[in-house]
Amino acid sequence: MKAPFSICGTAFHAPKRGELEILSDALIEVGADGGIDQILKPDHPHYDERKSAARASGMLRLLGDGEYLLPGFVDLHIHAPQFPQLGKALDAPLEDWLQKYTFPLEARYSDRAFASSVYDSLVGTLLANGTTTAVYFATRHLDGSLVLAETCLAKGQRAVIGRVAMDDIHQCPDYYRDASPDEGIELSRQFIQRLRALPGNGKALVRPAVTPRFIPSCSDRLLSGLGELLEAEACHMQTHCSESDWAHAYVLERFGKSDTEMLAEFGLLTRQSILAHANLMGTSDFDLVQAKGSGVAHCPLSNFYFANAVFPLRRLLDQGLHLGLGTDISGGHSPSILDNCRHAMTAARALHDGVDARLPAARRGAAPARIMPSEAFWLATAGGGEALDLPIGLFREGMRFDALLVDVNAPQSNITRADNDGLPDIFQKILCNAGRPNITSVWVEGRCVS
Ligand SMILES: O=c1[nH]c(=O)c2nc[nH]c2[nH]1
Ligand SMILES: [Zn+2]
Repeated sequence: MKAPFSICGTAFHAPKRGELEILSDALIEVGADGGIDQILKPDHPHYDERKSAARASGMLRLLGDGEYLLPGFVDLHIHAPQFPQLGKALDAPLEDWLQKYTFPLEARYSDRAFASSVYDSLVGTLLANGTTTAVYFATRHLDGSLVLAETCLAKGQRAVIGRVAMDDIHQCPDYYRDASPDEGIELSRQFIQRLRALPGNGKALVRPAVTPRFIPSCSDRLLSGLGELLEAEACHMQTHCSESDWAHAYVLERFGKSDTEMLAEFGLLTRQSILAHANLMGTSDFDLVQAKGSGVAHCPLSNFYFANAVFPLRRLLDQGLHLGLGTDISGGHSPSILDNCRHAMTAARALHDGVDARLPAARRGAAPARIMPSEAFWLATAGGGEALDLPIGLFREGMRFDALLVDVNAPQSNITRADNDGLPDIFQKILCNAGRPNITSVWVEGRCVS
């Protein structure tokens, strides 16, 4: 069904962090431009009349028993070129993993045909898992990175995409680095301008991001030039920040300051910046991120492999930082944001429930640390949208209609039904056990894309 249309049924969303709102039998009217025009509850005086009119014109999608509408998921941090590596090569720490597996793989994206076949498969997989917006690192290749943007446009996925800038001769191999700071800045500029001008991108479904890979892979001149580019182009920015012991210590040793402080000095922290990981940030770093209005992409699954630390999610939710979730493919081995909701809850639980006076200090956690399913869901939806400063992630008039339909009765489903399940129970079961077979329709900008 093409917009305009109406969809009527029960929707779950989390307009505020930690607050699940259940819209029972809501009538959601999606306008021709793909936005939410109006949401009518059953007690609205025109509810019956508008529902009947939509039905009469063949523009009503009535949800059946066991079908629930959710806002589309936002993946705040993912490496598109690493998709062929999903689920393997996780035997090494970050610094070795980059050199041994990841840079050789990313170097292959000078080949347009290879890029196109991987990106086609990746974007299809993400949409089928309910990811309606993805914030992608591509590679350092200009053409290959534009192929990713073209693929998102063709398949209808909302995206923020960065051509990866990396020129440091010590951290980047000869076969995979920008030849100079000037080249890194110029290719980044061309990428931003060409992406914005792509045919079919008039509504900016796909947006560019200035993307220094991380401070260790960039020279000072590249970082300051990218800061100037960011100011000139007023676009998003993404990078890795304080991810692991090695990455964090490397920056401290090079500058005598933390990653966060240096990113701010280079002009790279803005309201549209997304910092991946942030595991080893200190209190003053988090305060600085908050003061700049930047967001953090929490990547719980990847953190189990590379971080050497547990992200203090509870504390930052309470502090009010802009926060969302990232799969961090392929440091994270799942393409699913729902999976990452579960890993976020598990990591937070481990931190919380480790508190036991009989345990040695090194094995004790730091309660209160756990998070609730509604908080994980907020991160996956409204939190991600807020971090990106985009009108997505919840059902409200004026927001874009990016959504997914979950059928708890779908064949191959792992969701159990009990006769005493209320709607809050069903929501928790979806969050814990829904998978790709349950996600039966996905919309972006009101268009059915999966
Ligand atoms: O998880 C990560 N994946 C990467 O590709 C990367 N590059 C720098 N730092 C990184 N961390
Ligand atoms: Zn990453």
